[in-house]
Amino acid sequence: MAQLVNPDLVRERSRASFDTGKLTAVLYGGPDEVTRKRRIEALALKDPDYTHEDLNYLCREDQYVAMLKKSLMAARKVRELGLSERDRDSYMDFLLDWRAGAVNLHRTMFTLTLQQQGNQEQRAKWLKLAEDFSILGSYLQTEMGHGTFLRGLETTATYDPSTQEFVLHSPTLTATKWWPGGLGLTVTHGVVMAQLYTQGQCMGPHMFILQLRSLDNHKPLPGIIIGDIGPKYGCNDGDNGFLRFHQVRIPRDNMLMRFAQVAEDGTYSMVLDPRLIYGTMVSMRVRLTEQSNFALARAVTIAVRYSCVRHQSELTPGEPEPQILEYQTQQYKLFPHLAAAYAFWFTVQTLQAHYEQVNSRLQEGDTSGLQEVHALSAGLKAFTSLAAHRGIDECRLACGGHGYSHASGLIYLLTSQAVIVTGEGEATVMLLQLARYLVKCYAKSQAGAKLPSTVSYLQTVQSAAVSGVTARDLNNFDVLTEAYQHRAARLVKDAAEGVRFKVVSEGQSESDAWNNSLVSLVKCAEAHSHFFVVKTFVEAVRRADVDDSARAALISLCQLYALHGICEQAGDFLQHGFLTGPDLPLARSQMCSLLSKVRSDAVPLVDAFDFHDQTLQSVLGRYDGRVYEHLYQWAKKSPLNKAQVHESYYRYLQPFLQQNRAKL
Ligand SMILES: CCC/C=C/C(=O)SCCNC(=O)CCNC(=O)[C@H](O)C(C)(C)COP(=O)([O-])OP(=O)([O-])OC[C@H]1O[C@@H](n2cnc3c(N)ncnc32)[C@H](O)[C@@H]1OP(=O)([O-])[O-]
Ligand SMILES: Cc1cc2nc3c(=O)[nH]c(=O)nc-3n(C[C@H](O)[C@H](O)[C@H](O)COP(=O)(O)OP(=O)(O)OC[C@H]3O[C@@H](n4cnc5c(N)ncnc54)[C@H](O)[C@@H]3O)c2cc1C
Repeated sequence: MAQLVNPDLVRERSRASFDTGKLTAVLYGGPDEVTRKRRIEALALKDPDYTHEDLNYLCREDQYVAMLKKSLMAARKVRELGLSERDRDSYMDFLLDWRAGAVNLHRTMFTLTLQQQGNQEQRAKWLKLAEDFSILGSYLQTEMGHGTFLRGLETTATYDPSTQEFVLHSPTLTATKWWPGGLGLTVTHGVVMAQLYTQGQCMGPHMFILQLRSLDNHKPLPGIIIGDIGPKYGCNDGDNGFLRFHQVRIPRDNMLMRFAQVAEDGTYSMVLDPRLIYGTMVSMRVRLTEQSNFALARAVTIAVRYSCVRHQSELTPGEPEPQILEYQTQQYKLFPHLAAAYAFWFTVQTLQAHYEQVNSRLQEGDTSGLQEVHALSAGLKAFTSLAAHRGIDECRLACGGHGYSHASGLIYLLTSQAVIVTGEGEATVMLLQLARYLVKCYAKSQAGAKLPSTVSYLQTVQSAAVSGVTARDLNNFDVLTEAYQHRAARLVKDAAEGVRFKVVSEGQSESDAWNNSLVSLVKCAEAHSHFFVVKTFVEAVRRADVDDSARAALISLCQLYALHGICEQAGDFLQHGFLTGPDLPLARSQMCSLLSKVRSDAVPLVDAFDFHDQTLQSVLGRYDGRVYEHLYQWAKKSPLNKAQVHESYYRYLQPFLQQNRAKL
């Protein structure tokens, strides 16, 4: 129904230089995958049984109830529809998004932990219950006093061989479990991270499963105190909770025993690698990298479409007001994030494939890829979540006043994205995990060892000569990749040697030297992640099964992503001599030429992400671009507009005004 679409967007789409559908197929892994995605999306979003309330107009309690109702209906429907596991996941994602809501932790971390950490019998017992939603669970790890430092957790699980039970206890206020999603009001069960004590010895954090609430009346079981932690920056439809244990006894086989076991007599044993106990977090970091990517792509879709519908000011005196996307500054604000959304899209695919590989080797008992995938996923979760958070806020600002309204959908995206920066490993801490790995790999390469594929470039660091390229070459993919590789290698080398220097030449302890190098360590981890993204994007564009016009659009985006990073981090590229001062203005002007290239395809490029309006939840980003009439309708829905004169007038305003007038 082209006549119903805003004419600006019709024009934008009609002059697309490539077939949008074909690019969508590249992004989703082929036309069949697009069909699958749209089929599940339609099942979820076009079902009239769901009411899809606008949560913005509900108080927190009603938001929780609305999401709970929807989540439970979705849980029932996925069973009735008989969807495959993968389709079930997509169905729930489309309906519930994934960040908050009462059952999201259940279907992600709780179920994942049972799958990964439970032995065969435990999986047979608990997984079926969880997958059928016969029980609802949360992931209880963070405490009031510790989230990052897991070895500092205070909750104890002490084995009592006389009854063959573990006793769970919160010995201090700061041991109170704090934050777990769904815990406040919803879940019946939880997987709990607690310090395991057996035969008088602390064996460190381990995972236990237990029932938290009665299955008859939902009251907390004896010895358990639970509540909601109160309103938050975002995710207020979710019931993040707190929990305290008072000497709660659970059977021995409630310890998840796939990797570590406590025998009846209390003897502790461990198979494979103790770090596998942190496995759920690695899976989730991979998943959250994807969510950051979706969030950024959604924000850019909203801002680009709106920037084509919105007209403001004058470009040429006397001429009609231009679309705000005509302003170079608007392009400069938005297109690097559009390019980043594409870059991250391919990065996620590569990361997922890498993770799958390591995981399937793990099933065979081979843990050799564990460190690499932990470092990579921790670094990319941090790098992409920070970039997406910044990008979403810039999209919001780029929408002017209307960006500040909840109608934009951008505030929801921003506050939800902030969770990913902090949750599942705070961003700085995760970058430092990657840095720890890079520094170790650098030392190994200096000793002549062969390095895993994602870090093998560190072997060339000593010989990485200055290429002497000029900015003219900076549209060349090989040069761009080399530039980022060179920067990452040098920054890893600087950071690693900086730590060493502080120890050897300045006599600092290892831990002081580490702490006094944190800024350069974080920088080297960011540079490594940035290199990984650029390299992956370049490889994906080269490999993409598309015609010349779509490839040309992808090439421009890829060049823009890499050049924008070079201009933003120019100091690094200059410091190590990859660029010289006079190259910079040329690099900037090349980047600006790319902005105008991307301009002509901006709307088709965001359309190719194929987000449903219901997913965008944005008046500004609607596919039909009919922003103003829907903005007006949206405002009219405000409960404050229910009556022409609000009842507060009679209670407060009228007497106040009458009193003041009487004084005149
Ligand atoms: C978003 C909405 C929902 C949110 C939910 C949540 O937030 S849920 C809550 C989410 N909460 C969080 O995300 C909490 C974040 N905190 C943590 O994950 C950990 O406490 C830590 C990694 C920061 C430090 O841990 P630590 O003090 O034990 O470690 P260390 O630094 O001394 O290094 C020791 C060795 O272990 C290695 N290694 C570490 N992790 C892994 C792994 N997963 N796999 C494999 N390996 C791993 C590391 O590389 C090192 O190897 P090396 O060099 O010796 O060969
Ligand atoms: C919305 C939301 C949902 C959550 N859901 C869950 C859940 O379901 N289950 C659960 O168990 N947890 C959950 N969490 C908790 C979350 O995992 C933690 O908040 C997160 O891991 C960060 O830990 P922290 O709060 O201890 O931060 P802190 O570690 O206290 O961070 C504070 C500051 O200290 C710095 N810092 C800390 N350690 C270091 C270091 N070693 N080096 C340098 N700097 C450091 C950080 O960089 C940061 O700037 C949730 C959190 C949020 C916000």
